Amino acid sequence: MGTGALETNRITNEEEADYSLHKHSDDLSKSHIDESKFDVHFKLWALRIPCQHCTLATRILNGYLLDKPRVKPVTEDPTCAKNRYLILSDKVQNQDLSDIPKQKVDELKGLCEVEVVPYSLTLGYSYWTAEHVLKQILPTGVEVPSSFETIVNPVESGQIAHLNLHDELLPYKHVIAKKNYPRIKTIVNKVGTITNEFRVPEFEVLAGEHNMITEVKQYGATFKLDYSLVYWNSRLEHEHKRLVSMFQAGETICDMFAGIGPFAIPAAQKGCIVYANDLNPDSIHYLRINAKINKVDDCIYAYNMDARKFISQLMEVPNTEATLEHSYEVPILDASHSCKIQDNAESNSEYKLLTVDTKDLGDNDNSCLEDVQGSTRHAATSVIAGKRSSSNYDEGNARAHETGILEGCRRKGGTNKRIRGSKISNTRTWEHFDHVIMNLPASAVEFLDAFRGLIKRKYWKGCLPWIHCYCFIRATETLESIIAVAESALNAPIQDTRFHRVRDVAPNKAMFCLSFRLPDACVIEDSQ
Ligand SMILES: C[S@@+](CC[C@H](N)C(=O)[O-])C[C@H]1O[C@@H](n2cnc3c(N)ncnc32)[C@H](O)[C@@H]1O
Repeated sequence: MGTGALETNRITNEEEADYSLHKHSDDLSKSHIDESKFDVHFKLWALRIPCQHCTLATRILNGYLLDKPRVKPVTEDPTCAKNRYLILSDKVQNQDLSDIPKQKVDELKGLCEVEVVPYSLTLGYSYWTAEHVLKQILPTGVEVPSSFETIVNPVESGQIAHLNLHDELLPYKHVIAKKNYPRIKTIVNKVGTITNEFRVPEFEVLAGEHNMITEVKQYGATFKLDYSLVYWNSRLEHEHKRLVSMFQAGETICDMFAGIGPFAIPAAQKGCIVYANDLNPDSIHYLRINAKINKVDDCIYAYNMDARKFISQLMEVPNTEATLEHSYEVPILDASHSCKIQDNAESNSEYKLLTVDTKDLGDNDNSCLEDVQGSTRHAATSVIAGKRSSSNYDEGNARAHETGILEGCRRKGGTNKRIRGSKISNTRTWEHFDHVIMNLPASAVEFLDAFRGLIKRKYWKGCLPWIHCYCFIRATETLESIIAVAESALNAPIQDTRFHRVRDVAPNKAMFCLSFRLPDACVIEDSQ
């Protein structure tokens, strides 16, 4: 794009400019590029006319004024505030305006006195789009990405943008960061692959502050997090919503790999009681904060332990059970005993009765149940759930579910009963819970062994829980092979499986949610 040479040309089209200067790869690994090399100079003509005639003159000159995105063709006359410059397009090469139809020129001259003056315009680095800049600097053959994946709300300033840059774009990471997201607080790129058990990527800060604490909004809930300490993936928003839409107010949910709560918080907002666990103490720290921010800390129990231990601890029957056995229907505790969100690593307090916040029971939008994409055993099992009106809420709790995937089922003893308003709910996880969420796609299927003999027939009431187990499926694997792994972990055949394709994570790898009801064979009989 030589700059000096342009002085001799009256009109220069930026498309024709010579950018070869920028194709030298030594320049490219540098953090900063010479922005002046992107200057494109235009020698144009402008019409100096009195301000009051601007609107009409602009109309007359329609098609002959400067037409460049983000550049206004009307500008101030630096010599007189009463005048304006109408910048003519680069089609108009002659000062005598012979490139404009005579009739238009006459109309203009009839309107006011018109003076034709030279006008220099420079479009610099900041003017050009990232795509335009990259087109000039990327080596031949490297495709210019049309957009960059951003994870954390990239729209508002003060947020974090996470670029997932391919290797070949890494030398240009600083240009890409600054050019694409000038208003974003922090721009990061993932370094290497995730190997740690907390699934937290290692990030390199490309631009902005080294502060990774941010807030994200999903479906009306606010999530605070430290992006460098906990797992977060905004691309799962739809999946969080889809799964939670299957839950009914009053149900008990166990989230074995809860992270900072993107399933747990909306489930609690819907009126569910949630037992949420994560091995990462920072995740639990933010889960607690988020439960408070979203005013659902009455409905969420937070645990910080290994998922197997968590689920087995939920099934431990406290010694006092014998005395509790006949008191199921009685609202025992008063509000002062309601349990706030807490770390239940060691205590038995999770077995206390809860007061359920029934302020917002949600409207049970189950439309996402239609979304079941694959069922290997029962091809035609996809279901469309009906809406439950608030009037049958209590009945719905006793009946558990009336939807297809969560088909009708009545609990035996009336335990886990939750009552509207100021009344009491008792949650005895060893007697019943409705859904288990297992979002650790890399290995959750292996954790299914935790359900072998977990449930004791003697105590359990009603239907067995739905398990929602996330997994990755590679091109070399099939849905059947995943089921085989799940059955082997459970040591029991699964009767009905529903696969939902969540997203493609790589060309040959997709994330799925495998949902099934825990097989009866996993239940331990009284005699055992
Ligand atoms: C893929 S993230 C999912 C988090 C959250 N459910 C979500 O959708 O964003 C998996 C979570 O499992 C946690 N985790 C990994 N191994 C675990 C284990 N053995 N027991 C409990 N949690 C574990 C990680 O710390 C991480 O927060």
